[in-house]
Amino acid sequence: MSAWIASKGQPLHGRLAIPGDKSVSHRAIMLAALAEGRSHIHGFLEGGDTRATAAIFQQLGVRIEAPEPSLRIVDGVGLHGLKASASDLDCGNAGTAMRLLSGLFAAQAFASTLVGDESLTKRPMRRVIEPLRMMGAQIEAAEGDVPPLRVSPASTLRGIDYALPVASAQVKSALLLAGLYADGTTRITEPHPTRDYSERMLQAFGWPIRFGEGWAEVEGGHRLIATDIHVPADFSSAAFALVAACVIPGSDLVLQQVGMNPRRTGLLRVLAMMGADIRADDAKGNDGEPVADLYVRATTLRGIDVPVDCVPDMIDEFPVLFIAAALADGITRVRGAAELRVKESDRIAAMANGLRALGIRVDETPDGADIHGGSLHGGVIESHGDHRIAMAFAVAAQRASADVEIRDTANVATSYPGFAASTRSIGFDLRGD
Ligand SMILES: O=C(O)C1=C[C@@H](OP(=O)(O)O)[C@@H](O)[C@H](O)C1
Ligand SMILES: C=C(OP(=O)(O)O)C(=O)O
Repeated sequence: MSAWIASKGQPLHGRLAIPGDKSVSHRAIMLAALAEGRSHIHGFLEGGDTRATAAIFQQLGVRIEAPEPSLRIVDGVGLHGLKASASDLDCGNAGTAMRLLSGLFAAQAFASTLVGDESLTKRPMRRVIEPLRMMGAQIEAAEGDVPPLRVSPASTLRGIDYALPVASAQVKSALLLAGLYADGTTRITEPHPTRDYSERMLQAFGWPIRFGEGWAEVEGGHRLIATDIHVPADFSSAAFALVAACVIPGSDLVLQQVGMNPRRTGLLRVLAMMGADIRADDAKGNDGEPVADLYVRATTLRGIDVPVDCVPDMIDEFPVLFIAAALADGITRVRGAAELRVKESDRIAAMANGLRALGIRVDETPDGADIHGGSLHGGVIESHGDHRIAMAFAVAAQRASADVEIRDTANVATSYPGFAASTRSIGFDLRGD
């Protein structure tokens, strides 16, 4: 089992380029595969999750070439051009792949079985199954509403008007993809707006979608037309070096051209409240997605009550926010974040246990935690195969008084291939791949 040993590194300096956005890369493959014509995807994330999505479409007869790293050329087969596969479709570790594809495959004329790894096989799928069944989909999950998902052809799908019970871009996107094939209108409203990449990308591929803050609406019966996509750098991946540069004294770091979609950058608002020194510059619109260079300098952070309405905008950044909180003065309180318990691991428990192992007091609640700022000693961390837990503790180790062993790190490559080497290049002490 792969592991890292990490400890106090250097102040961070330099300019860091971050790999492509995972959410955008998944969606780019899906829509390019269903479009008519040839699409180029530039800046594609070479991660395990997004490669799993690409491999599934290849298995269903879509030609996808990778002439160079981070480029995919996709020959779309049109909305009705996918071909059945007798083998299972393996989503690996990717909740995004499994949930979005459940919506898409519910609308196909062939049956499919979606499987995942040990972590994905524990994740809740009722949230997509229930509304998709309301649309007429035929989906069966294993006991407990977990994968594998067996999706059978439905005679017809019909549009529904659905209010999401939890803020989830994955559920919204699954329903929109099913809605492309449904009779009538599929309308989704959200309790809090979530990332709108599916909506923006459907528009880029020519689908007449209507959407705004917290709602989206599609009708079936149109076509997707091939286009070229430029994937921005993943804010969630940038978050690790961002927090590291905030908390390692003497750091002065630039993160280059990071995706700045406001539905992703809640961490910037929260770090600003904690006293961080982060400046965005050279902002551009990159094919409709805002990007900017982030200039970060170390400061002393103070504990805050994280506003509950920031939670969906930073849902994947909580592991590293817990590290910022552990190194801040005072107590940081997180609430309204129960979703963290059903990610690749129970991220509240994994972070609380890991921080305790390094000497920090954490009081867990069902939907969050109180993190008491302090100082970190060495110890052993179980990442539970969760990429974001492993990377968060690599950041923590840079402020620990002795070695931190971080176990089970292989899944870091699902979202951030090359994390160890690229963070070493800016000053991390991190031994292992
Ligand atoms: O739609 C997406 O690409 C994602 C949505 C979020 O999940 P939820 O929809 O479960 O909140 C996020 O945690 C995940 O990493 C990616
Ligand atoms: C939750 C995540 O991804 P997914 O749901 O796609 O597994 C994540 O990347 O933090």
